[in-house]
Amino acid sequence: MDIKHLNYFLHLCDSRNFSKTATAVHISPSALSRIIQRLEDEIGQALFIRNNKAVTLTPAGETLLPVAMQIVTEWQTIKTTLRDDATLLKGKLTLFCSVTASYSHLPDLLARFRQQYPNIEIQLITGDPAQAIEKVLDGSADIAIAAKEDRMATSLAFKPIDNVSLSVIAPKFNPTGTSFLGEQVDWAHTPLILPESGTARTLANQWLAAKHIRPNIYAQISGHEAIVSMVALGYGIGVAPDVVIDNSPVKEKVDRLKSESIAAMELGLCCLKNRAAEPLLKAMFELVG
Ligand SMILES: CC(=O)[C@](C)(O)C(=O)O
Repeated sequence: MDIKHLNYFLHLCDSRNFSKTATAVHISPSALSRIIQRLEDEIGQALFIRNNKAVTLTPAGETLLPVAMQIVTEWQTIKTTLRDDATLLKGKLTLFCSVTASYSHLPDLLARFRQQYPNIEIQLITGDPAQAIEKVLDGSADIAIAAKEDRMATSLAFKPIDNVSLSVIAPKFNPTGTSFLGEQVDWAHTPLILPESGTARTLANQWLAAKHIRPNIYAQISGHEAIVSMVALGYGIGVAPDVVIDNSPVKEKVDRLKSESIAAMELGLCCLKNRAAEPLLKAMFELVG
């Protein structure tokens, strides 16, 4: 049984005419006839007596009529109430994410969120994603787009939204003339530009350890965007998330070292577990996954 079909039934009780009802609900008379037939099959009794053009209700139809009316009315009421609840949800959510995440992952999330909850105000703070979890823990952000850490604090709730791969990048143009793209990179003498901290740094460290490289670190950068800029300027080889490289205005000036592979990180929404049931946070979490 479909609520829509009950509505057709109610219309037909009123019009007593298959063609009139079919026209009114924008279906063909034969489709309407099949729908009513299916209702009758489900109930196990005829609902209408079809005599020539006249349609009259059977006793079973008469019994169903007030019940159908009640079901349809209650369904309408509950739908409106629930929709109003969602629209009425108001307040402010402080969301922390990287500048890149604000291009790459936030638009889709916020577009859906705004449509469903137009009265919730979002205060956006952008910065180094390595700080995202700390911002949630110290309460300066209600929610963050963060990379999952190996050992997340047990007080945190995390819901994955994407897997973010990382690449090793070298400048296409290198003002010092040294080639970073030779057959064999001389890692001990190659300046490296790495994320200062966070999951991307952990993964970069694991990559270096696996290769037994004792890194010659030129710069440790807070936030991933500037890593691509520094590499593009020729200061060294860097490690950055692919989504950051792809969104960088200087992406044409760097090359990925295809021979190097670094484990991906899991990007997700993060908030304090003991706040996850708060209506605004719950509303945001329910949008993903
Ligand atoms: C971790 C994160 O937020 C991103 C999108 O991957 C990034 O900015 O590096």
